[in-house]
Amino acid sequence: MTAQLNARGDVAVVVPAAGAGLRLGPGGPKALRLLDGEPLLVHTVRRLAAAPSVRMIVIAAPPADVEAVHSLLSPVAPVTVVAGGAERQESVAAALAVVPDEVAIVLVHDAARCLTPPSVVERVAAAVRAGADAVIPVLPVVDTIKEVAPDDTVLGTVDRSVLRAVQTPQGFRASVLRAAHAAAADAHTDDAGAVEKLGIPVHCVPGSDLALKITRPIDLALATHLLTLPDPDA
Ligand SMILES: Nc1ccn([C@@H]2O[C@H](COP(=O)(O)OP(=O)(O)OP(=O)(O)O)[C@@H](O)[C@H]2O)c(=O)n1
Ligand SMILES: C[C@](O)(CO)[C@H](O)COP(=O)(O)O
Repeated sequence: MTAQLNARGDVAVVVPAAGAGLRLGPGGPKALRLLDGEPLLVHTVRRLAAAPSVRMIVIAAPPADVEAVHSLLSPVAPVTVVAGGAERQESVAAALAVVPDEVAIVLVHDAARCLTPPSVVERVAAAVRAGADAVIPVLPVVDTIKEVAPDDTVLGTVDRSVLRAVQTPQGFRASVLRAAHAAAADAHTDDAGAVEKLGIPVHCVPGSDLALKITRPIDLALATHLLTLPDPDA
């Protein structure tokens, strides 16, 4: 049975946490790497559990660490832990499979975006509740973007005013996310990408600088500093 956090919430959050973290360098699975003495996943789940809309949290953990992740998170919040897959997409599918059918809204949230404030979770959930089938938090692109040929010659400058950097949590009507995953023939880097392929509109809401993805060592250093700052959205 799937563990419940808050019976009055209407949202299940699926958390892909099974990645190796190769770009972060050696040190074990990224979700279990330490930030201020606690695993990234603990920071992630603590913030999810503080969002009033969240009824349940399902983690896709590295297969060898399912029991350890359950023990680690039990003092933080009631969670269900399943074995993740070789790709993010497979991890999301494995966690989605244990979300009960009666939950109408599902958010997919990277464990690696461990400082995402509850306010972003609520913003995404509210937009789905208001009628959107798929919702993504985004930020404007701050650098000039060039299209570049394999020989490093610049082909042109992209109009960045129409570009957005995409974060998680991404929110979906549960039936739409299930249909998108069932239909996904190709690999997709985010879940909204699979929904786009079905021709279903995806709606953008403001993201947060705090929702950065811990990818490279510099991100971990930045997150250590950000931990000391108040949530600007709070
Ligand atoms: N097989 C995988 C791969 C990734 N993820 C999760 O998907 C999220 C986003 O992935 P990313 O940040 O790219 O993590 P890694 O795949 O671990 O990073 P890298 O490519 O550097 O190994 C992370 O929370 C990661 O744990 C997952 O659950 N299962
Ligand atoms: C889903 C995602 O966080 C959106 O920005 C991102 O695509 C996941 O990371 P990856 O490096 O693309 O696997």
